Amino acid sequence: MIRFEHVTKRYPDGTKAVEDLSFEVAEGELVTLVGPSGCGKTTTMKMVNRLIEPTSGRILLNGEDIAAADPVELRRHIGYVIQQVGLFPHKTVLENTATVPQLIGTPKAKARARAAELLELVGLDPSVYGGRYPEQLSGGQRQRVGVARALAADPPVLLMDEPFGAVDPVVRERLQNEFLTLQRTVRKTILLVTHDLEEAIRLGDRMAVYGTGTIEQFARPAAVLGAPATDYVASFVGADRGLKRLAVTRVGEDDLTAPESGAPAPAAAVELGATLREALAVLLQEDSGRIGVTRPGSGALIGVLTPEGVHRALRRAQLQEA
Ligand SMILES: Nc1ncnc2c1ncn2[C@@H]1O[C@H](COP(=O)(O)OP(=O)(O)OP(=O)(O)O)[C@@H](O)[C@H]1O
Repeated sequence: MIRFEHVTKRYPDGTKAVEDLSFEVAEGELVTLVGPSGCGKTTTMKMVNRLIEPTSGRILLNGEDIAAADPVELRRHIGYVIQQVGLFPHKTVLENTATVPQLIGTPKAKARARAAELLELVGLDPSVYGGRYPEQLSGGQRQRVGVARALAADPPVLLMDEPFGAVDPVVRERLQNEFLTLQRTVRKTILLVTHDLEEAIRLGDRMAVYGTGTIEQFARPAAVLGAPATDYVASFVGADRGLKRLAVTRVGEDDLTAPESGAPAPAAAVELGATLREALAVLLQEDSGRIGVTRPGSGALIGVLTPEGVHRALRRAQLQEA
């Protein structure tokens, strides 16, 4: 879907922002770009919607070189969400969200109906928030409007630059989770820039870990944590790798023991597919040292998870990465 081929960007003052980048983002995939300040993440992203032109190399969108596309036309297919959101202060939330569809000629009533749907989708009741102005919202609510506005034109591709950067950690985690749920429905192809490793791990189907101007590793988060490609990546992901691995490994049926017949059902449970971190958080509160694991949807008990099961799951994840 998005393909970088040997892309280098040198700014006029001689700064080499990125050098010889080659990678591909599949359709419907969310790739996070993570690395320290100044490593070239934003430059990479802005080359996709031609806010910045590469010095050499090519970027293909659906197999076509974007250098040949009309930039305005190109940007209609690429949503863009930035940290400061950039909502129009004199327009209401509903008007802000309907901006792009109206620009591309969708009749006003239809654009507004679609905007209301999208506000609902990002968790803002349009009857409550639609008529408000941006200054009457919290930072987290403004960011949701930014996401709704970017989705309004239904672009196949979304570029997101620190989209959850301006809010405190608790709201941030909630927004991230809501965003992941939303992404499961809308399945956009997304490049998301962050300097927050946790965010890159939590959100990315795959992640690109930047050194200075180059990608040191491009892989699934579990692989980056389990098998860092270079010493740089190892030190970037840090010594608490085991903990982070909990956040990306999911409880599987093989990790469970059968419920003992006659024993009372465990008092607490998580769904199959929960992360080990979620499971462990529940497990640590259970004096019995065991929790149930249920089938998503039906809620039927499948088995029991104990600390040994968590250990088994971690070992399994480690072996798969090796
Ligand atoms: N217009 C410009 N002219 C010259 N150098 C620039 C320009 N824009 C960015 N740079 C430099 O290019 C490098 C990469 O910048 P970029 O903004 O892509 O980094 P980043 O990884 O997004 O950083 P941050 O996380 O701080 O936003 C930096 O050294 C930066 O100073």
